Amino acid sequence: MIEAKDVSLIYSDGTIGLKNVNLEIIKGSMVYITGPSGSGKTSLLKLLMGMEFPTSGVLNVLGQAIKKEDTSGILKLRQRMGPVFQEFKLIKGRTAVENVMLGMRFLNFTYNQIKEDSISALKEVGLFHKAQSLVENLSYGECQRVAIARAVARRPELILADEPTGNLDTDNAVKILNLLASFKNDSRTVIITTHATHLIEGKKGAMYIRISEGSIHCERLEEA
Ligand SMILES: Nc1ncnc2c1ncn2[C@@H]1O[C@H](COP(=O)(O)OP(=O)(O)OP(=O)(O)O)[C@@H](O)[C@H]1O
Repeated sequence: MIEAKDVSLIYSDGTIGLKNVNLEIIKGSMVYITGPSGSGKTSLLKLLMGMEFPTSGVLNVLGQAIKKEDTSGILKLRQRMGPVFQEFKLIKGRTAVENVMLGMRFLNFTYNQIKEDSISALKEVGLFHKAQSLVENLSYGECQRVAIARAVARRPELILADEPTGNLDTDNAVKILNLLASFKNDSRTVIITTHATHLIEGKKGAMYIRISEGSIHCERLEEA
């Protein structure tokens, strides 16, 4: 479902984001991507989301080739993904439930369906009681959970979370990692980048990818 063959990403200023990445991730995987700051973790997620394009090599995600020319294919692909960005991208002046609903506005669902799914997503992340709160009145961890609710409410085939443990204490970081992992199932893949290697060790059946200086240095599957 995700296949990268010799994929490199060189930014316009010449910086190497990724070099010669080869990767195969099957449907229903739980994947942790680790590596030092600046190693290429976000670059890899951006490629998977079609926010950047390979400078060379071939990348396929959910059967869609990641190519700049295929704008409509990439837009359709994004509707099958639930991204959780580092900076959350929540809209101030709107409530938690409105933010989740806004994440679904381009999908082919009715208003009532969108509202229902948004509320059940907030329930799933334990934030039903804050559904009507403005996002600026929520704590950092709560905002993070709204961002996760927005990602999962779309019923995506692929959830991508960039450094979801960023500014959280250990207890909350573990909760968020477990919450994200709970959305993995046979037909849904979850990919998480994190610096917090000590919090993700030894997860049965998980795939671990370590990136260093734009290359995959180590890839292993923890036995189920
Ligand atoms: N738009 C861009 N233009 C030029 N260089 C970039 C751009 N985005 C990222 N880079 C560079 O590409 C390299 C990989 O960056 P990336 O953001 O993928 O790293 P990362 O592993 O996610 O880092 P962090 O853990 O700090 O978030 C870095 O050297 C970074 O400075």
